[in-house]
Amino acid sequence: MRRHRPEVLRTPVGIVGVTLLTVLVLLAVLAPLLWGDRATATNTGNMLAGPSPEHWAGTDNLGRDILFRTLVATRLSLVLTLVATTLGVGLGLLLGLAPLLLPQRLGRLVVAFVNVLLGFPSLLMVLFLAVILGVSTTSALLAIGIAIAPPFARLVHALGAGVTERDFVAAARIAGVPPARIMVRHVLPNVAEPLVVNATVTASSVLLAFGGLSFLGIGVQAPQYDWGRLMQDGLAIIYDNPLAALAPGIAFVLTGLAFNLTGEAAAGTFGAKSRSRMRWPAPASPRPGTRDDADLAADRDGLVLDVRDLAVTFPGPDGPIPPVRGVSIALRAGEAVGVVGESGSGKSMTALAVAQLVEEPGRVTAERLAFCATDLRSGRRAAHDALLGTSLAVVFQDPMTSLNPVLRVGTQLGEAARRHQGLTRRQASARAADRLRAVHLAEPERRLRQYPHEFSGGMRQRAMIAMGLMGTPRLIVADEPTTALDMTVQRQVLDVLQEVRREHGTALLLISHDVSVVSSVCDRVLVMYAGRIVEDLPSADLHTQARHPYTRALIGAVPDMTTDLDAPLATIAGQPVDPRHVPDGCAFAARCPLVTDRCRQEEPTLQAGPVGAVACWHVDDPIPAETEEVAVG
Ligand SMILES: Nc1ncnc2c1ncn2[C@@H]1O[C@H](COP(=O)(O)OP(=O)(O)OP(=O)(O)O)[C@@H](O)[C@H]1O
Repeated sequence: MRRHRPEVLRTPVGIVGVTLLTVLVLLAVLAPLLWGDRATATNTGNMLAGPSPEHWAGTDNLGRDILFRTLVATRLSLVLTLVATTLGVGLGLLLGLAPLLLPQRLGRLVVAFVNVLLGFPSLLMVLFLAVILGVSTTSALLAIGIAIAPPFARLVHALGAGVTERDFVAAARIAGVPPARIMVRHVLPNVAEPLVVNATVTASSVLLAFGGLSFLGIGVQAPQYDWGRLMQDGLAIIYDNPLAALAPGIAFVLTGLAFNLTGEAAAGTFGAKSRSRMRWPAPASPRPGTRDDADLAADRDGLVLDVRDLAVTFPGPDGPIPPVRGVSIALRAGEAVGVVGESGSGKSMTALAVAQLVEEPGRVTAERLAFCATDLRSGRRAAHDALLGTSLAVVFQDPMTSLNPVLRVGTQLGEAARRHQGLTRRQASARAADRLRAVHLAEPERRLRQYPHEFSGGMRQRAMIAMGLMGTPRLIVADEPTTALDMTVQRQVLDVLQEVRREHGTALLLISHDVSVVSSVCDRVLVMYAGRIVEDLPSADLHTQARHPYTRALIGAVPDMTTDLDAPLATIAGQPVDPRHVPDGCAFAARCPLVTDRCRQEEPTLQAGPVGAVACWHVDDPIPAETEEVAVG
């Protein structure tokens, strides 16, 4: 912030806005002290006088100096504007953030309430409330504060909802950061720019609204006076002395300008900050206290992750939509399992379900869903959050959306460690530097002070892995961690994941659409199609022993050294299944070269074979050469 402020002050908008506002604030502080007496001094011998060297803007009906009164009224006008704006903005923030923090039904009620309030025109609401609450300065203040809250609440909600869907918020949730803190630390800073602009524009409207109420006689009451009251007085004598109304009018215009221009300048500051400082998530880190229990329990059955018959459904207009249908995964310490499949096959949804990150209205069911031998389907949610926060790390596909752009990388790395391991700021920083070193980032101390935008894509991905390693995770779920990276950096990131596995015995669930990436890193490969695992086999056997026609088509679609470069790249004919319309029988039937009537009627289940398991009625049938062309090319 400090770095950007002078730049803003160098822009004409910033200079004019800040100068005007400074003058106004100085006037608000000094004018009542310097000219308070002269503003209230009556002179019956010089009433309703026009401009003169003694009274530059003339006098009112009691002979008081209009210019001094206008200057002195700055304090009350500004204070009332600021208090009403703060009240409205504060209420708006509460109403806007509540739906994001409360359980869904309650949140919807708040949104409906705000929508009803929005149905009333603001001015009407101000007048209505001012009359209901009685004629006084406090009533006017409350009326305006309440009236401006709903539009601000809607803005906060709309902007906040956009940010809460981003990966860095999901990662902060995994790290066990409480919802209110996520809002303050991760959501609000990312929507600060439009909120600040809106708040300052709102301040000018509040200034006018207050002036309007005072002008109508239902705002500030005598003997107090603000610019609205002065305008009312001035209007009565406007033909004798136009300056009587013009002076407070000019004050209104200049103050409105000061608010708007300063808001623009402040927005520029935030904009420069958020444009240039993209941030990312704070994945999990282990807490030594919970490690022992989890270790003991996990050792009992030897599985870090034990998922059986996992299903995810979303309500749809024509019945439930099932992106994941009966997936089973078992992962031991140090084991790496890859999940491959085309886009939409349910890979990410499976990962989200494992990390307990499927959002409402999604429903997750499973015969067993155990992480470190703890059943995540029963027991206290807080205990699960603590376990996931300490033993599970999630690396998302796009580190740019996964990192919070307005926090330094070091702050984000340290957040989970300070929370879960009770480290001090200095200890967390030292650990973060150590972790960055572990993922082969040079000059880690300098890197920690940088913002995510100052990292390259590969560095960000490695920093994210480092974040997951702030503790000692039992499982890393990496969802397309290298998709956005070039081959060299992709290799470096995969190497780091391998190293972590080797050194810490961490299990890895690697999700990718790239068969070659998965087979080079993982021990086993799970092939997903239409929300189901259709084949499960060791990576080493993938190219020679794959038996499902879909797996074979996926492998055939990967170019290798023998691929004819003049021929079009192989693709799998037809479209993946839309989870809204999963067909009866085998979901791959419509695209399968081996399809028979049985496939269209009966869905095959995963059956163990010589090297793995496969769900197909025709595992032993060769794919005819001419149909292979059709299916794969
Ligand atoms: N909120 C939702 N409501 C209904 N369907 C959803 C919802 N979110 C995701 N889906 C559907 O779930 C299916 C599986 O999505 P998922 O993100 O798991 O696919 P994927 O295999 O990871 O694909 P990609 O490689 O493109 O990320 C998709 O068809 C998607 O449209």
